[in-house]
Amino acid sequence: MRLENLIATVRDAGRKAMEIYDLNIDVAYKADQSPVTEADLAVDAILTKGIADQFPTCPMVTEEQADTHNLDIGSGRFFLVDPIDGTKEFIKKTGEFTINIGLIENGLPIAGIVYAPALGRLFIADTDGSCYELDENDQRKDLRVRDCTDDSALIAVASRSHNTPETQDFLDKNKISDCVSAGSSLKFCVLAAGEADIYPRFGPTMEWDTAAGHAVLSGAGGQVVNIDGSPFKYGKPDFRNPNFIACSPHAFKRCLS
Ligand SMILES: Nc1ncnc2c1ncn2[C@@H]1O[C@H](COP(=O)(O)O)[C@@H](OP(=O)(O)O)[C@H]1O
Ligand SMILES: [Mg+2]
Repeated sequence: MRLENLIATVRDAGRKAMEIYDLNIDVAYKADQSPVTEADLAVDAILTKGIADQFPTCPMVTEEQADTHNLDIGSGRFFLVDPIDGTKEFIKKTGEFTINIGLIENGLPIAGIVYAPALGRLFIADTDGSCYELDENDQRKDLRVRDCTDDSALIAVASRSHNTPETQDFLDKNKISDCVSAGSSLKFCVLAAGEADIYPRFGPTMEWDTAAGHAVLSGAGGQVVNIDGSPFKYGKPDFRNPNFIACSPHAFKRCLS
């Protein structure tokens, strides 16, 4: 079961998202007041068809289909899909939105694809242990987290649209003064590509927001942990995540141990 079989589907989905992105975007609001666009639904339809065609027996939970949120997961494999993560970035046209497919087994992400079509960046961690970025010409670059020295300053990345005072407290407590903002699951991929060291998240997220990016970061040698340093798991009630820290091993040593 290799996720590289889904790259063509993800690129199709990206083309569809960009068609809508380039027009005037119609925004509706869900019951929880979060925004949803035509792109969330159109991309969801392409991804769920592509996954069902390639992997017909593997269950799927997707943000945009509420009936999949009742799935009883157990410890088996299942897909977690977020068709457009960073809907606010999509609406504001910052380009920092992503298409996400994560594959979970025994509560942990074992593979994932994150595609940022407006930036032309596709990140994949596959079930064979490979972890790389593909550019629009299919040039492949292996991903590896940054390996800093003990005295080098850590670089943090944090949510552009959903930041909280707790995030700033964490940065202050750990004397991290360099913090860049980014939208969506791109933050995990920025760490995986060695462009920053730590992503503290003190604020709500859902499992489909994090699964694919978590897989990419793990594949590149990084980790995602609960605030107490314990493993960050999937298949939780309502698919709601607690606060977490995503980081390189070096940043983990500096901030969490
Ligand atoms: N109040 C809230 N409750 C649940 N999830 C929230 C939330 N505020 C933000 N999020 C999650 O944070 C994601 C965006 O992440 P970021 O802030 O890093 O860009 C959103 O994904 P969607 O855009 O797919 O809805 C959403 O799921
Ligand atoms: Mg999301």
